[in-house]
Amino acid sequence: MSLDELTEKELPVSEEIQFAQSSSKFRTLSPGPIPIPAAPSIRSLAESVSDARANVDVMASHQSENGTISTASSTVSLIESEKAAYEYLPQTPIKSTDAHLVEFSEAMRTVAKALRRVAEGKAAAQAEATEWKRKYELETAQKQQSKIKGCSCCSSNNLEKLASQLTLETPVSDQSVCCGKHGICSHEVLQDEVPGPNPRSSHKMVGRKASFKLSWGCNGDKNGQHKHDFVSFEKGDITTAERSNKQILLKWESPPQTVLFITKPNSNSVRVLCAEMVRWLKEHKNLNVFVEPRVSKELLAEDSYYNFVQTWDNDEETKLLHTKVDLIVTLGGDGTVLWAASLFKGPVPPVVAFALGSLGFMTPFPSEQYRECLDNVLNGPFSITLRNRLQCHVIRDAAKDELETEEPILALNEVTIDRGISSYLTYLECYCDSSFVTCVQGDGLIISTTSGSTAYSLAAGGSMVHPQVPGILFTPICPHSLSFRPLILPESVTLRVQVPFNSRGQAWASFDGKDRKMLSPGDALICSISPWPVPTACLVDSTTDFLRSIHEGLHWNLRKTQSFDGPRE
Ligand SMILES: NC(=O)c1ccc[n+]([C@@H]2O[C@H](COP(=O)([O-])OP(=O)(O)OC[C@H]3O[C@@H](n4cnc5c(N)ncnc54)[C@H](O)[C@@H]3O)[C@@H](O)[C@H]2O)c1
Ligand SMILES: Nc1ncnc2c1ncn2[C@@H]1O[C@H](COP(=O)(O)OP(=O)(O)OP(=O)(O)O)[C@@H](O)[C@H]1O
Repeated sequence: MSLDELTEKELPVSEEIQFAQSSSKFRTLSPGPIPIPAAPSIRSLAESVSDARANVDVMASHQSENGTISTASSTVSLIESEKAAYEYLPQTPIKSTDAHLVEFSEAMRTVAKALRRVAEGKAAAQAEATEWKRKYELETAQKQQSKIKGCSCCSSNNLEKLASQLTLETPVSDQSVCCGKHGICSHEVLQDEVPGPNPRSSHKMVGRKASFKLSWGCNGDKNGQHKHDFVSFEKGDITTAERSNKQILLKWESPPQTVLFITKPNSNSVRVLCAEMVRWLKEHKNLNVFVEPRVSKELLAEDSYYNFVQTWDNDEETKLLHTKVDLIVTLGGDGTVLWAASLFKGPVPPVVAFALGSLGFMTPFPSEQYRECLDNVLNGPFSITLRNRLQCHVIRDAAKDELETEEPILALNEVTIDRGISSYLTYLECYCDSSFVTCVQGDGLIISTTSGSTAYSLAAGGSMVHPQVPGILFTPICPHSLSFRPLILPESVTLRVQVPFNSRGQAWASFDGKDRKMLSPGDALICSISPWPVPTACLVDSTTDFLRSIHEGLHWNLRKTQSFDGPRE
């Protein structure tokens, strides 16, 4: 906006004022844009004030860089600029109006500060409530577990350790409380009672589940050693010499018996391969097979031989799937893995993803070699990547800060808050735990897991992050600002994104590119890391698979090597 326009429109008084305008309660307090009468003195005053601001900035930066000398000189310029600004005041014919403006801006600044404190307090309370809910859920799971007869080879507090692994909290370093073989026994997950309408039937199914053990490879060796992040402060020296190797190995303790197939729809090659693999698993491995209702119909239409294939009818049965299934096989691209994960609102069985898509970041297994690949996985042990998911809740302003749904919405890649079909800038206020992060003005914001870092977040300029790195990516989409760089935050935080009341339009949240939800002014979305990750089987190991996919999938940093002949030093 030019200064000439400024004289007729509104004065951007300060950052705090902008914030105040965006805050929910300001709407009732604010008289709207501040009317400025057209007068040459305003232009001059604005120039002086902007000079003064520039000088304050210079002072601040020099203070940290060069110490007191530049501070003194900058202070002189500040005083001069202020003096200049005040000198204009007596000259202006509308002195009283300007004085009122200054007074008004001061008042607004105070209101803005108060409102920001209120908003931060609210964010803190909500973050705390979410954290308590998460703790409560884990505690409930532990209590349920303690009712069930524990694994004979594990100590009694293994579930606690498992829960801490699932939330990827720093585990305790005392190896003596681990499973005797330095791993985590799967009985805790697999025998976990299912929260559902028919706990009895789920209990019955539990008996059919295969048990497995998780262990940690040590410096690349698959020797099952379990190493923890270890902070030592003996003799006053802090060191982290010992470091955990996050490569997790899964070893079956009893053979897997049930496989669930999730397949990309409308693909002939996928349909043919699915029928072939189901037949092979039945005839050569004698496994039970579950498929989606659509696939069941397709298989039966093809041949009544597939009568043995099981499926489900309704959402309630889908909720119990994890108690019946030992292994998930996906046939498709990354979208099929996202779809498979979305069927599981709690624990997810290990996923073996065959590549039948175009990119395949999360689908490392070659479908042509499915027999060999499945043999390896069914025999074990194999490496897995524990992929974090985001758990999100929508809070409607109209519902007085109540969560919209009891169950969180889960996302394996990301939650995107964008402008949908609106042609206005999205305007979002973001908080991290109880701290204000920033306001997003642009096309939107992506809150991504590290698995999702190679998807939409990458396209919006976010960094690619190894899926085992414990972080949450905060990536703006086309921000209308020169300095809005993407952030990576620790995985322990709770993020809150609020559509302010003075936003010009609604925002839209989507989860892994699906389930769009409209966020009206006053609504908010809160996100944190879910305690239920998606374990995906690796072809080699997490790092090798990740690097292979960025090389082969994205042709990352592909450049012809310069020839040796040419100018040299
Ligand atoms: N501009 C963009 O890049 C853009 C825009 C919208 C959505 N997406 C992504 O698409 C995802 C949904 O995937 P879909 O298959 O259902 O939709 P889709 O069929 O539109 O495919 C989107 C593309 O993203 C790739 N992809 C998905 N997850 C990935 C991951 N973790 N790492 C690398 N690439 C990945 C897929 O392989 C596919 O090529 C969303 O979660 C979002 O990340 C990207
Ligand atoms: N079992 C399923 N049921 C319903 N929709 C599915 C299922 N599997 C995949 N999809 C959807 O189909 C779409 C395409 O799937 P997918 O990404 O696997 O294949 P692709 O687009 O051919 O491969 P790529 O993503 O590698 O380009 C995605 O939007 C995904 O959500």
